[in-house]
Amino acid sequence: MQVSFTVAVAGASGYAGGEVLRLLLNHPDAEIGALTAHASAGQRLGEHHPHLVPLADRVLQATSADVLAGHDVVVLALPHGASGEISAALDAAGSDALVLDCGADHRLESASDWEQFYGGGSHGHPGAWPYGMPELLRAETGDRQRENLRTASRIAVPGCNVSAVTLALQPGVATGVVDASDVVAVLAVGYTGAGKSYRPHLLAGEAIGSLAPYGVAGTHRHVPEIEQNLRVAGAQTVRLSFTPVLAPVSRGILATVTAPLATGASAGGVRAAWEQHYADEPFVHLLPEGTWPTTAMVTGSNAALVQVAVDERAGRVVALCALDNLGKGTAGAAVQSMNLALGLQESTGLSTVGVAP
Ligand SMILES: NC(=O)C1=CN([C@@H]2O[C@H](COP(=O)(O)OP(=O)(O)OC[C@H]3O[C@@H](n4cnc5c(N)ncnc54)[C@H](OP(=O)(O)O)[C@@H]3O)[C@@H](O)[C@H]2O)C=CC1
Ligand SMILES: CC(=O)N[C@@H](CCC(=O)OP(=O)(O)O)C(=O)O
Repeated sequence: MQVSFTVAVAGASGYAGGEVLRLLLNHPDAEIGALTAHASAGQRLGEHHPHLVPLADRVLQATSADVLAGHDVVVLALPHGASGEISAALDAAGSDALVLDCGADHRLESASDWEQFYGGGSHGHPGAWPYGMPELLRAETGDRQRENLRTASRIAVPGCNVSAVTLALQPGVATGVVDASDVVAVLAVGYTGAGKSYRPHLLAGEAIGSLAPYGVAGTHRHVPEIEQNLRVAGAQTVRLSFTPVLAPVSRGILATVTAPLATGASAGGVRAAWEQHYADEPFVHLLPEGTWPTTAMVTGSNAALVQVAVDERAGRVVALCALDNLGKGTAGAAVQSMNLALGLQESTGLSTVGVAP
């Protein structure tokens, strides 16, 4: 077990990078090293994240393998494409750092899904890394993904919407009490999920007081990643209808996921499946019956709050998950996975305590 380690954060001026730093400031073993950005290089971190008071005077450097190498851990919080490029440069430089990619570049097994949903462009499919969702059941081996992460040196942090949908439904898929060939997921999602550059001049005028769907009709980039996870958790056939809706909140995702109750399954069996699946998980918590998750409950925490019920009239299981897109949806998942890979207690520096109301 390491006593202390250095962490470089690339994309430190962005939302995800800022949240990684907020968590690392509360991590007893982490020493914060280089902080990098792109157009903001040369500026003080405090110009972007004044809430990170102890780091306000740190100067952002340009993102390069030279600057990032030499740390024990490198967290990439960059737009997709950029992280694939820089991680390849780190490999070429022979870096033995633990690298966590918060972007999408190393999540998908399928090159054709990558081409279809991320456009390929100048960067081909960079290949999948061990997936940073410790709670994911691996049906093939019967254990959870955390066992893979203990020996990982490269980790692909999941997409935030993906985490919410996967954590909501996986107990049903893993136990066969839901039919994964007809999954419908509708999500309310906060604006920080889109990153800080999302049309800031129009944002307030368009966001406040409005709900806005996007990525509808099977076009959202998270569709293949969710399908991949549900297959890993044991689904034979997955068909997913996925609709995210921007909601006028800063942080938070509330996923409502429904699927047919499998033949022979009962409401009691459904509840038991969810209870057993998450009984030993430190961050995924099944709420008491009748309590529904809200985004306020998880703001600033690494918790994913889950609830499940059976709609007998519709014959469907209804599973909900609330998480903070910047917490368990990105930065928290990165720190949780980092802890596992470094041999630390999984929950070090992380909390299940939200700031509601
Ligand atoms: N926000 C969220 O809730 C989640 C985000 N993610 C993923 O995390 C990553 C970061 O997202 P987020 O923080 O929201 O995005 P932001 O737009 O807020 O931040 C992007 C960061 O990357 C830097 N950057 C931009 N272009 C380049 C480039 N070409 N090369 C190097 N650095 C660059 C920016 O620097 P500068 O300030 O100089 O422009 C900034 O530091 C993305 O891949 C995103 O998909 C994953 C799950 C959830
Ligand atoms: C509001 C909003 O736009 N949210 C983003 C989620 C961000 C995320 O999970 O990022 P990755 O691109 O790394 O998967 C979206 O739905 O695409």
